[in-house]
Amino acid sequence: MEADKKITQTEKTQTTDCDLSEQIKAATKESHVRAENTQLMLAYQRGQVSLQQYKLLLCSLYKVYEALEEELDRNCSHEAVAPIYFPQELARLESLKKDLEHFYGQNWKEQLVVPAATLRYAQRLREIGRKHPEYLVAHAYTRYLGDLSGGQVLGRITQKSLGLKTGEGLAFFSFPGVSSPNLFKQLYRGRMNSIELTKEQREEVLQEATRAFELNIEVFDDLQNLLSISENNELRQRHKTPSQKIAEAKSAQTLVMPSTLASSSQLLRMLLGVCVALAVGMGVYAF
Ligand code: HEM
Repeated sequence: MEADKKITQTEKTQTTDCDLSEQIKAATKESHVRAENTQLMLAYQRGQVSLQQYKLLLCSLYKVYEALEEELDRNCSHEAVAPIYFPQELARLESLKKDLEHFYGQNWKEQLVVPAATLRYAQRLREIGRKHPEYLVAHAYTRYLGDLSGGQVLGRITQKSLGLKTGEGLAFFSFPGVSSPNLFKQLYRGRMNSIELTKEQREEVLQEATRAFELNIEVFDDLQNLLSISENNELRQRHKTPSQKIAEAKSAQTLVMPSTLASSSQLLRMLLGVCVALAVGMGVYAF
């Protein structure tokens, strides 16, 4: 049964300012703007996402969802996790595996490129899964509600900019178990609001949500740096003149020359020694 169908029958979906879903949205409003304005997300909004950008993003998303979904699974009966546990509707790991296989082939796992910020994000998820499962709601909200909101637009942009056929390498953006993202988001907010938290815990969850956005921003920035480095190297290589290439090849030879030079000078010295010895010998002989 699809979760968004259940909503019309049984669940409270009206929210108030004191609800967690409203507080979390307000608390992360500024971070959302900052996330939208990262170079990577701006490239998306301009419709200029490259294949390299998308492939690298998929690698990082894989690591993040692997940690997030393992921790949600492990804590699925925890009282602060159970209400927002929707593996059938939301889980992204299998979709990401499909997309990675599409772009990298069967041995995609060996080709994953993941910047340090992604590892830090995954590490944080595992840490809170162990120590504070109630914070997982902040991370699940940040990723899944984002995927069901702006993420849907990002999917269409990816398809258009990369000229992909429907569904080809785009499984990440597709939620077959959610027929109406808006209805589902309402259900999800209602479930978030049903979680019982002390005042202190609620404050910490709000802080964790800001941290979740921050971790995402750091991943986007790291990915962009990685891309700039590889693009710069590529550009430098592409824009070299033939004479620069010859000079580079020569300097590469020079690098191995010192040892050759050393051995030839030794040879010279030996030859000189033999000549001197011969000359002296001949001199002695002449006398
Ligand atoms: C190009 C970048 C992005 C665009 C254009 C975008 C756009 C949007 C839009 C239009 C909404 C719906 C707002 C509403 O219903 O009131 C939304 C919601 C949301 N976005 Fe984004 N977004 C972007 C990036 C991100 C990122 C990077 C994250 C987090 C990693 C994120 C997380 C969220 C969340 C959690 C919500 C749900 C807010 C709520 O209803 O409580 N978004 N986004």
